[in-house]
Amino acid sequence: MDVIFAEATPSGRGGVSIVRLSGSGARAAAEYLAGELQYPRQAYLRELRHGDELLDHALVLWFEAGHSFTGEEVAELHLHGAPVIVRRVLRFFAAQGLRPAEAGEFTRRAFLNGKMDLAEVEGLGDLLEAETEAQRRLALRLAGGELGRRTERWRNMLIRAGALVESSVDFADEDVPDDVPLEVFHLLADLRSQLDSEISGYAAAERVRAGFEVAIIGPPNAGKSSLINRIAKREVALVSDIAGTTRDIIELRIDLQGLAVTLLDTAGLRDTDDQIEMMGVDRAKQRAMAADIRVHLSDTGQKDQRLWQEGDILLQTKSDLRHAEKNAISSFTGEGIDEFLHQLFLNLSQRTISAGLVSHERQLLSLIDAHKALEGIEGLPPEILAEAIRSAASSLDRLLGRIGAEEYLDVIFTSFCIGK
Ligand SMILES: Nc1nc2c(ncn2[C@@H]2O[C@H](COP(=O)(O)OP(=O)(O)OP(=O)(O)O)[C@@H](O)[C@H]2O)c(=O)[nH]1
Ligand SMILES: [K+]
Ligand SMILES: [Mg+2]
Repeated sequence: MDVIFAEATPSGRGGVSIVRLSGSGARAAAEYLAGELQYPRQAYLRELRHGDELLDHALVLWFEAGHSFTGEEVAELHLHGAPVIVRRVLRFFAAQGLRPAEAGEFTRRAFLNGKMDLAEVEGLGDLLEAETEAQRRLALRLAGGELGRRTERWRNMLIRAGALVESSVDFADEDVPDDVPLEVFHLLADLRSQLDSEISGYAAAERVRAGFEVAIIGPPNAGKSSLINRIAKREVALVSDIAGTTRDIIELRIDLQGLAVTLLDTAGLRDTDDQIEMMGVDRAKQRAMAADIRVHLSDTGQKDQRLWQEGDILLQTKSDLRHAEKNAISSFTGEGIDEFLHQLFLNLSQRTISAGLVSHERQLLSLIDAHKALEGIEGLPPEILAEAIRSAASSLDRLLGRIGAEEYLDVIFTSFCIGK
């Protein structure tokens, strides 16, 4: 493939900026500026010269095809972290007829060259976007190939089952029905239950990856927006003593002891003739129902019965004004807020216990397909059973992107940045 190049570090001033090239000829392109670079994976401190012009002093290295991130010949120039230098070097490579890389193109090449499976690519994307510890840990497991290794074990079980089925077919005697060895059904039942537990761990893992949603709800003037502002330590929402101040849903993304959480400030719930406020109330109810947890806020500590769900949190507000026993907060003094956030953390982390590794819908759908193919197989004739096993195997191939990946590639890679 042609040689692509891009700045691999974020653009801007820094200690070091790295320009990366990939494709057959990457080494020669780097050598044109840096002089001969005899050994791969060895750093050379060189002057980068184009004719008489000195471009920079840089650390330069290259990797052979097959031993690089992309699987192709790769060269890296570690430049001084100055945008003018990077621009000059990029301009030089463009003038040599090399092509600027598209978003995610290095990773795309790594995938196409078999250096990564599609679940690893998704994990890498998650890693780049991770904001919290829990997200980082999950993304690292995916990016490190854990799902791929697990899937490989499942595939091997299918291969073994398939071979046993094949060997049970007696082609010589077409009239006698063939017996499928019992081991096949044990194997497949075992596999089904492993797929089951991975599938049931999806919901929690998906929440860890994408973040939980927590809706703050309650009557007007309960102090919902004041609470959000207190947690944010800035004015994200308008606060006033006028009932019905908040209309739109205001989102605040926080890192709750490692969990990604979006807090939703919502319109105060009441019947009203004001059309705009009513739209806000409807929206508040909808988002509240869909949220992972609702925090019911009021002056009196009462919950909203219609929206209450198991695991919700009840809070009495304005504890600075009146005495309250427990679960009380004051957005003025800060009383009770840390306790509330800790309770919220405990409620949410309880839900992450069942989290598996599969955390993208695409991955889940492949697993469900594989599982479906293996349902109700007891007593099937060997030919049909063999077909079910093949179908399950191809669902697992799909999970890793060995087949059917085309429709996903553009979506996945365009979310990556240029240089990745
Ligand atoms: N004393 C006291 N007053 C508070 C506290 N929290 C909010 N308030 C006051 O209560 C009034 C309403 O606060 P908001 O935060 O706007 O209440 P809200 O629930 O967002 O109201 P809507 O958006 O209209 O539904 C304001 O005058 C706040 O200053 C508190 O902890 N203590
Ligand atoms: K208000
Ligand atoms: Mg409000």
